Amino acid sequence: MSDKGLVFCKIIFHDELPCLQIEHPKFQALICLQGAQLLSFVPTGKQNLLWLSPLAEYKTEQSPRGGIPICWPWFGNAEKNPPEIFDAVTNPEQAHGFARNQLFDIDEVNETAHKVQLSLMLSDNSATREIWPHAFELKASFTLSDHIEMTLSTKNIGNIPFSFTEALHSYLPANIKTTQITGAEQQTYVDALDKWVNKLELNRIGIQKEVDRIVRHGGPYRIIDSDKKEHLLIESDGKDSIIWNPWIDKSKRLSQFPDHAYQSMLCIESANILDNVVTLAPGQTHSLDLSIKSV
Ligand SMILES: O=P(O)(O)OC[C@H]1O[C@H](O)[C@H](O)[C@@H](O)[C@@H]1O
Repeated sequence: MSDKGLVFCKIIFHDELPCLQIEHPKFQALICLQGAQLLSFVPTGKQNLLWLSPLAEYKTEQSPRGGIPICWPWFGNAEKNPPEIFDAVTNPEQAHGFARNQLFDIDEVNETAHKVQLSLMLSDNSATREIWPHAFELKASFTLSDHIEMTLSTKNIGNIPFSFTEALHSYLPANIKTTQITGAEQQTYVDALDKWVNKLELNRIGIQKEVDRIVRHGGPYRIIDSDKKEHLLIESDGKDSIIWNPWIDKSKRLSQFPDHAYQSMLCIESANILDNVVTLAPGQTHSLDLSIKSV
């Protein structure tokens, strides 16, 4: 599909990657067609709701650092996933699966004066079947207005069941010195930095060291900055959420990431992972919804 006939959307290139640039009276957005990755979303008169690295690279088969990368059909390292996932993966080298490195097709775009709705599609192909043997349709749908609504739908179009884990890996702007996250109080989490043991969080979360945890709760979460009137609200129907900040040492090891950027971002990732693995029989569809707004 081309951008012919569209008023607000046009296809542009950032280095090697085609992107959909949307300039609408209510917002400006940039979506990378590789990975169906929403990179930037600025409601008119407000700040970007997403964090995008100033060192982001736009190269084939690697995800630009920031926005909302799609982690699918597994989250994190394949070997940390349940056996029904890991056993099906023939090439487990890529963390967070392969969807974020694959070029999606534009399926549909609808523009109105109030919003833009669009969907991007990825189906199994020879490259995906080398990594993971299943036949699927993965659709990323966006409804963009003064906020972000996103749905990731997975359909099994093959003849046998398959299982997957998934995350919408939202990078969010946050001054970590003045910010707290609410929504995880009284929830259990798996601490990826402490032998993956289960723990209970009692309080709001502040970022004072490296944080990498799987909260067994879908939210809603709020990022509350004591210096600001508005805050970010993240809502999802996923059963898990990953809260991540790389802090000082990991920041130096991360690609496309300035050493000090851990001070101005954090991730709240909406997910179904670990024992919340999803299994689809032939013909079945599952979806994961996310919304991000400034309120
Ligand atoms: O560098 P990436 O493969 O994009 O992963 C970035 C991060 O993703 C998630 O948040 C994981 O919990 C982290 O452990 C990981 O470092």
